[in-house]
Amino acid sequence: MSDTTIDLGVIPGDGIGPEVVEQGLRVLARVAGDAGLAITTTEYDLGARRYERTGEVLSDETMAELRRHDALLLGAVGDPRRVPAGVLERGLLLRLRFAFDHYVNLRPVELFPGVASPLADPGPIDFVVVREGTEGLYTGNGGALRVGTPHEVATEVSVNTAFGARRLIEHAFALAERRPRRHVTLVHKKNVLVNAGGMWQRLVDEVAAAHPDVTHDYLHVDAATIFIVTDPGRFDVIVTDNLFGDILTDLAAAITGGIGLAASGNINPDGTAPSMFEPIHGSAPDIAGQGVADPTAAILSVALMLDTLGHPGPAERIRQAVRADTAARGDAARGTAEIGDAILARLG
Ligand SMILES: NC(=O)c1ccc[n+]([C@@H]2O[C@H](COP(=O)([O-])OP(=O)(O)OC[C@H]3O[C@@H](n4cnc5c(N)ncnc54)[C@H](O)[C@@H]3O)[C@@H](O)[C@H]2O)c1
Ligand SMILES: CC(C)[C@H](C(=O)O)[C@@H](O)C(=O)O
Ligand SMILES: [Mg+2]
Repeated sequence: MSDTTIDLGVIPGDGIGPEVVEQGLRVLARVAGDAGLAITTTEYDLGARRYERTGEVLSDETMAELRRHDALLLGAVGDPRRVPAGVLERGLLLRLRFAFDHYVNLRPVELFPGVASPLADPGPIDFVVVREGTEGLYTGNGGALRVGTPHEVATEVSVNTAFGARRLIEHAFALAERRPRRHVTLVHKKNVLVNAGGMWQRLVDEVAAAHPDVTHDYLHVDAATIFIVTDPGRFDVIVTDNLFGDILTDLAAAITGGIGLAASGNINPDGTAPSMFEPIHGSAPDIAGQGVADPTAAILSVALMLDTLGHPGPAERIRQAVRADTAARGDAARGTAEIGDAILARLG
């Protein structure tokens, strides 16, 4: 990557993935062109179609090719009707997150103007979930015994390392330092998960000591779900583990107008491998192929990518266009391309 070129690997994936990625790329082409950035894209045919055709999920050769890009853009993977659960989610998405050390799973939560929240009086909502991306219950550490018998035993062990949690917590505090409210909330379940929760809390206390200008508090994850609904304005930066962050961010998306608006970055802050940007939603088999998926989350994921690659100007331009679009949305149902057109038009 030079200051003016971005070599992007694109994995449209399954279901609505290709539909929303197409709109994200249109918006990227426009803002990049205006900013004098040259974008090259290489598309990777990965996901259910390829798996059905070849039995292959993600080869080592493809991994090596993906690693060479400046960044990756992913639509969604998984097709419950065609591929057994977990094959693509673990074999493709999580393999990339783990191999490319995407330890910061960054998920901004903002209630955009004009967007209807299911909350009666949501107030301003503007927080960021800093979700751990490479450890916890996602590592595949576990197993099954006596499968299919009445005595079956299934274990999934949550792996938490001080190294992994500390680097994430440091990232969360550094992020909070750059935000007006400078507040971090650790969400865990330390009243029950005493080993992992105790370690996360100690590390938060240690990191907080080096950031005296950032305040911090703690919520058990069950209570956090209450406050996300009853008092979302209290949150600034939430730092949490992999599974809690997954669940909280679907809830956070729901209170800010739906999952079609929620973007994410799987970030490798050390630059040892490309970061990967994707809407937090999945392949939405229930609406795939109908041209009705909201591409805004994919478009906002492109903005996160530009931010991360050091291009905050075009990134903010995208967000402003999205805000202008949501402010004018109204109730009329719009299709995927129509929303893409409208956001492009707002870019001027
Ligand atoms: N990052 C990913 O690739 C990712 C994320 C989540 C789920 N998945 C996978 O996707 C498949 C479907 O999962 P799911 O149904 O639990 O979750 P989902 O996010 O695909 O869908 C949940 C609900 O949200 C709706 N929805 C999702 N995106 C939307 C959009 N852009 N616009 C409008 N509505 C939207 C869907 O229609 C559905 O009703 C599964 O195989 C799952 O493992 C992949
Ligand atoms: C598909 C799945 C592995 C993934 C996750 O749990 O992280 C998804 O739900 C997400 O939120 O990106
Ligand atoms: Mg999820």
